[in-house]
Parts: sequence; C-alpha cells; structure tokens
Amino acid sequence: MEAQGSYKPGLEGVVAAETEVSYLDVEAEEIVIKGYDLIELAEKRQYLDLVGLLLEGELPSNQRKKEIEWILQKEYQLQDEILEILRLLPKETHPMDALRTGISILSGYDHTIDDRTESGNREKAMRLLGKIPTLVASSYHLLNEEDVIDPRTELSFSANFLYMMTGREASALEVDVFDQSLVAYSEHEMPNSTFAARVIASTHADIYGALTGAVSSLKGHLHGGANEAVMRMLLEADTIEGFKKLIYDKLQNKERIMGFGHRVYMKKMDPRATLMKKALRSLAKEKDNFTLYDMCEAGEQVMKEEKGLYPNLDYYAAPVYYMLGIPIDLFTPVFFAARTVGLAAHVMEQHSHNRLFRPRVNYTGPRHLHP
Ligand SMILES: CC(=O)SCCNC(=O)CCNC(=O)[C@H](O)C(C)(C)COP(=O)(O)OP(=O)(O)OC[C@H]1O[C@@H](n2cnc3c(N)ncnc32)[C@H](O)[C@@H]1OP(=O)(O)O
Ligand SMILES: O=C([O-])CC(=O)C(=O)O
Repeated sequence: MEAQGSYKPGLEGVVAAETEVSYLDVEAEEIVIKGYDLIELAEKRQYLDLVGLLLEGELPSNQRKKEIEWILQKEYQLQDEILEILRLLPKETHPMDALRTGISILSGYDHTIDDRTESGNREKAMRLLGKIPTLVASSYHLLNEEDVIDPRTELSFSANFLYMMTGREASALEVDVFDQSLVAYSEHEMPNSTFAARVIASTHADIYGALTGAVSSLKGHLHGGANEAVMRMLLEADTIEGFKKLIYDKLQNKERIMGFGHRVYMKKMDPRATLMKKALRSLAKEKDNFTLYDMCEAGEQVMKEEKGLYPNLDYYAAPVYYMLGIPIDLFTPVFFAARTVGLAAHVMEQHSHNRLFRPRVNYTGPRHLHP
C-alpha cells in the first residue's frame, strides 16, 4: 500500500500543538512553565503559586494567593449525593476509576457547563481544584468502608489534602515535601493524558469530559499508574538485595521496570526525580529510616548499568508518598489531583484557539474485496 504520509509510531517527536503553557527543554535540562523553571518553582514557591501561574498567567502576590486558597476552600465540601454514589460503587473499584466517576458526576452540578470562555473555564478549573482532593480522599475511605474525613480550612491546601487521606496532621517537613511533589506533578508539556484532554476538548467538549478522559489515560502503568507499581515492587522486594534480584529477574524476562525511562528524557535523569530523591532523603532523615532510600539508590544503579536507563518522577515520588503514609491506591489519584491545574490550562488554551484534532492513517488493510 502506498504511504500517504510519514508515520511515527507513538507519534514520537511529532509536534501536536503550539502552546504557551510549558516546554521540556531537554538540552538545558529545564522544564519550562510559562517562562519559569519548574524545579526552581518547587524549591521556592508552593502549589498555589502554580495555580495562579497556570490559570491566571502570572505568579500571584501573597494577597492573591490567599484569595485563591479561599476560592478553593469554598469548594472543598462534596455534595451528599456524590458521597452517596461513591458509597454505592463496588468495593473493588480502583480509586482512579472512582475519581473518573466523581468528575463525571460533578459535571451535572455545573449550571454553566456550556460556558467554554476563558473565564468560564477558569472558574470550573478552580471548582475542580477545590473538589478533587476531597474526591480522592473520600472515595478511598468509602471504598474501604471507613468514615470520610472532613476537610479542614484552617490547614493549608496541601496539609489539608494530606490530612484527608491519612487522618493525621503531618509535620512541617512532610507538608513541604508533599507540596513540592504536587508542584513536580502539576504540569509537563504534552504527555499522553494532556494530549487526550486536548483531543477531547478540540470537539468543543467541556472540561469535565476532557478531564475524565485524562484520568483514564493517567491510570495506565506506562504513565501515572507507574508510581503505584513502583511501590508494590519495592514492598515485594523488601530488602536491597531482594530489589536488585527482582530487577535482574524482570530484565531477564524482558519485562519493563516501572519508574524508569521516559519518552522525552530516556537517557537522562528526569529533573523531577532528582527533586523527589532529595525529598526522600530528608524524610528518611526525619524518620531515621533509610531503607527505601537505600533500596531506590541500589535499583537506580542496577538500571544504569544494565540498561542505561534513568528514574522518572514516579520512581522517587512512590517511596516519598509511602513515607508520608498515603495509601498506595491513592498514589495515581494524587498525581491526577496535582495535574488538574496543568490539564485545565491546556483545555483553556485549546478552547481559546481551537482546531479539531483529526489525523489520517496509512492504510495497511486489503482493498477491493466484495461482500
Ligand atoms: C510521570 C510519568 O508518567 S513518567 C512514565 C512512567 N512510566 C513508567 O515508568 C513505565 C516504565 N517505562 C516505560 O515503559 C517507557 O520508558 C515509557 C513508556 C515511559 C516510554 O516509552 P517509549 O518512549 O515508548 O520507549 P520504548 O517503549 O520504545 O522503549 C525503548 C527501549 O527501551 C526499553 N525500555 C524503556 N523503558 C524501560 C523500562 N522501564 N524498563 C526496561 N526497559 C525499558 C524498551 O524495552 C525498548 O527496548 P528495545 O528497543 O530493546 O525494545
Ligand atoms: O511527560 C510524559 O510523557 C509523562 C510525564 O512525565 C508526566 O506526565 O509527568
């Protein structure tokens, strides 16, 4: 069959959009978010600063940041009916699937759902940013037949999110590390989930539909689901020697090691993984427990020697979340909660100068058959 155009499996290297949101500058080893370096933002600012930057176009003043926090706080509480629907889900439902359901339900409560203007989408994004952490934490507790933990507005955004998941007030270091992880996960150019959201938004579908599609994409182990898979691997291995053996065995069986490799970085360390490795070290110090840190370092070494592959963000975020006491089933939902802001910025941009995504194929099937 004659080729109709060049085809790149997995669309590797294909430019799918022009964007002012973010860019991975691999040469400079910089994740550019609206002109700022993401790692510098994670070290010097907080997640709510990213909300201001990504949704309003500039880093907020302290006063504006407070206002953003109030806007989100007003949205923390979920409608009783939503909690009731979550309670009725089969107990085997994965929290990512419960989150997908929850976001779908929220669309029915939005009386301005057809408003796709920039300000309309910004309002919806703020509503979702306030509600999604409560949705994440509550769905987990309900699926485990536990009482939901009510949000607390006297805590900071990140401290409250952590509290609703774990049921205990975290230390200052734990809150800082968690907030840093939310910044690290907040936005990353054109991963599969963002592409999915933009493709959906390009039909003029609303932000709820776009985000629901993104949750489905992010659940996969080749994407966000890797953080949960990394933690299960570490627990199965139990010791440094056990972890090295597990990796060697998997490589022998031609299996992929979760938390390593990346379509864009591949032969370099993901800068966000370096950030989370430092965070893991400070947590290990505070808790006087270096087991996971040492295991991860040993695994990193094996993968470098055996495959020339480096950790991505999920590899070091997983043990960080475990040490913060977050249930493993919630690792990927937390990733999504953090990414909501980046996804919203992309949906806003797509709606503001849209062209429908509709690519072509190189047909390799038969022709001229007759029924
Ligand atoms: C925050 C995030 O979402 S980051 C991504 C999280 N996902 C993971 O950690 C899952 C594990 N990693 C992977 O599967 C891949 O590295 C991906 C999916 C992230 C990127 O994949 P791609 O860009 O499509 O690379 P591709 O699958 O073509 O791999 C290229 C080669 O590297 C190998 N490879 C890539 N990643 C891994 C890995 N984690 N373990 C073992 N081998 C790997 C592949 O087997 C392939 O080898 P081959 O050429 O001998 O067949
Ligand atoms: O960029 C990607 O392909 C995946 C990723 O690291 C992310 O979504 O944070």
